[in-house]
Amino acid sequence: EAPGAQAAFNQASENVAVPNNFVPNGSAEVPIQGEKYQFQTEVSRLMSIVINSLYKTPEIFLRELISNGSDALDKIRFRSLTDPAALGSNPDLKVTIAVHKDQRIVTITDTGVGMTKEDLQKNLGTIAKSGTSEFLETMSGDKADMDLIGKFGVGFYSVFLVADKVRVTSKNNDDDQYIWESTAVDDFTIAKDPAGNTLGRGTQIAIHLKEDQDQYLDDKRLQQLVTKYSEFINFPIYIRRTKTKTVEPEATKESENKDSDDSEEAVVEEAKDEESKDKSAPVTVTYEEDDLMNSNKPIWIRDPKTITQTEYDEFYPVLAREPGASPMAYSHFRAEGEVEFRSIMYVPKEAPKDLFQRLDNTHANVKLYVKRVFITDDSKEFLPRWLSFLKVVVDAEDAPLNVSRETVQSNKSIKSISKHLIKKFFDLLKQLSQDEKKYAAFIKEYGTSLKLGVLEDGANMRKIARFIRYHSSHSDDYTSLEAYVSRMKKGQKHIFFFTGSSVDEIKQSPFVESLLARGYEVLYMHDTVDEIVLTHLANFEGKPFQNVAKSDLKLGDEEENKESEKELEEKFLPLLDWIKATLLNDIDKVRVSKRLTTSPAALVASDFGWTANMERLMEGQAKAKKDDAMHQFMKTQKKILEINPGHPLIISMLERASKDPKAFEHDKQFQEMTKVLYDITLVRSGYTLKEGVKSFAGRVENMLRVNLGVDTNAAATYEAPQAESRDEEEVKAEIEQREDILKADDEKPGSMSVEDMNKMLKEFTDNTNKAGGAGLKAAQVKAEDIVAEADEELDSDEPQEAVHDEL
Ligand SMILES: Nc1ncnc2c1ncn2[C@@H]1O[C@H](COP(=O)(O)OP(=O)(O)OP(=O)(O)O)[C@@H](O)[C@H]1O
Repeated sequence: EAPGAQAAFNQASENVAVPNNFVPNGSAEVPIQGEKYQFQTEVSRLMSIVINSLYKTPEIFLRELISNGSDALDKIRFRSLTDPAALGSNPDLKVTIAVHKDQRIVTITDTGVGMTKEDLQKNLGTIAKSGTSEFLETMSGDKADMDLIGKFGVGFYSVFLVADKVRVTSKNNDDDQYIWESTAVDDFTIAKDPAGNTLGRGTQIAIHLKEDQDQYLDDKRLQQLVTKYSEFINFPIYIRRTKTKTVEPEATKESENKDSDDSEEAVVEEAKDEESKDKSAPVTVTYEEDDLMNSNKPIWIRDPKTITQTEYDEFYPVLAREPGASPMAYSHFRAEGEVEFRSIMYVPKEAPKDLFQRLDNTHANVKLYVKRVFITDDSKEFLPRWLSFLKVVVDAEDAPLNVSRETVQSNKSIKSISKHLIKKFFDLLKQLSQDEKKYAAFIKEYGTSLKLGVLEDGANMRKIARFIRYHSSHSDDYTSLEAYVSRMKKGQKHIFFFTGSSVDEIKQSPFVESLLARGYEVLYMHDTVDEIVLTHLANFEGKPFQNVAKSDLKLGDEEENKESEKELEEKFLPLLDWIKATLLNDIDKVRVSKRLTTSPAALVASDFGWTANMERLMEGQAKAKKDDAMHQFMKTQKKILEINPGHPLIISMLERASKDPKAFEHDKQFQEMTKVLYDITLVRSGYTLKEGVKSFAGRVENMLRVNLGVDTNAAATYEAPQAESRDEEEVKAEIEQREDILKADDEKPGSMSVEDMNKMLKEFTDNTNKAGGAGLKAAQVKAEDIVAEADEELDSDEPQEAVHDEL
């Protein structure tokens, strides 16, 4: 066990004063002279988005700054595991919030890791977080997306919701104490603190409140907010208060002499009247004391029996760092065995929209503590990718404390923790699946994650398969594979399924109809991965999966019907030959179907060929994959056309083919009809038209012509009135005019001058006076305001478009 870690944690609960770097009430901050830096463009953009979208809930700045303080404390505590000297003379880990009413300043001070000069410049001037630029991109256009900002940690910059100036003083072990200061307009200044090292270690943020943000000077309001945002912080959070007490003169003398303890700085109230000068009378003294705002006992080490549902619900957004989010389910447990640990595992109510796109970046979803000391939250070794949607906190009792972020990977204990977590997840699933209605909500969000599990987690794939749910012809509710198996018919050997892009589309497929007509149940699969998942699983409890769109469909009654099938093949031979000859280039073979009831025909994939769904899936792949020889081979595999022997259209075609078996060589109209039949079958079976819509439409049109007795070669007559060309002179004049305008624009200064604006205002005023209406007078006053503002803006180099628009 690394020395100092547990000690540091214990000490954190003791009330020792933080060094108060802030200048006492009544005097102003010392101005600093330092280097100026520009904010990165993304930071400026983020700040303006934050301010525009969150102005209704400015108090979140407290949540963000407290959580930053807590992160900084986590970092120094982690460092102290391997370097006990890191805590130095300041082992007390905490956050202290103080109000300086006179200056309208709130300070938030932590004894965390602190920032070097370089850190200040990088962390509070740029955004390093991956995906931020993309996020900002999506935010800037659409107003509706403003809600998203709440879910995205807005971080430090949210302080400008309430502040017009912020000064961050920070001391890191590797550097001197530095000050960062900004008024949020374009730039910030960094300077070495002229006062020297007053913090010892850590960061103090001095927030100069905006005029309308007095609420944070109010003790009660501040306490209410700090309590709310520090509830699940594992370090003590204090509010520093000025209190008064009446003491006997002896006690006053004592506290005056007690200068080693600066947490209770006593000041004798100046005596105002003669009576109080009496040396024996009691005196009122003011002193400062830090009041603890949180219990700082992590929720996960508490006994579950003492924790309410609301507490679990409130801890979730803190753990997930998703303000406002709520969980769908959770499991709070203590695991014993190879590694002893406590854990709370949450299933979020909603899956992130881009769960699968950012699978590799975000599945570090376990926050690891060892004996309450935060170790890491960026290890991907705890849970497999398919469980990346979970949010978990793990606090291990006996994992070696020297686990560094880098060695987590190779740590044996981690493997054991991982096994346990997966087991607990299955327990949670079992519990969730007891209530099919609630479970339907889980499947809607995470069904695809479970399927990913089948593909990627060989050891657990059979177990996962039990928890997957599918739509089926049995009812509108989801079904499990177990339930399907229990409903299988006599002699049914396969689990029938069909894939398509939606349940509605599947229901209308010609493939499904015969099975339904015979009373078999079909699973409707509309998730893109379904077909691959089932190919992977191959069977459930020994029952093979059968795609009903494949040519090898076996219904289980083949033996009984063998005779009649043979007869049908013979009867339909003339039509089969006909079709084969006409569609030589399109199909592999044609046969009489045993799966169709109401559709005239269907196209089925050969045993190894792609079904329509698979074809769609493969077409969506990257170009390189699509050029691959295997892909090309599969894609060009011809299909099998099945015709419905009971369909009147097919029967009529058979009659015509029987009358003239050689007709396919000369009966053009009949050839066209066969091609149309093929095209509509292609579409109905879910494939796309190979030759595009044009030739299909041409064929249908031809059939209409024949039906109506219209000559197939007759062309449409239409005389289009021709648009006239413009006069050459007119075009020339237009070009010259354009050149003049461009030239004038080049010569003009970037924006309208104040003189121009005044001229414009004068014209406007004259017109107003002429018209004389009250409304116009009001407009005049407004116009004057605009010009006054414009004057200021011109001075400040701001873009002028808005002013022009308003004018
Ligand atoms: N009190 C602090 N002590 C030490 N470093 C800090 C402190 N506050 C902020 N920082 C540094 O500044 C960085 C930027 O902070 P910011 O709050 O903007 O983003 P974040 O904390 O990384 O992410 P988010 O708040 O969105 O979860 C932090 O990552 C941290 O390195």
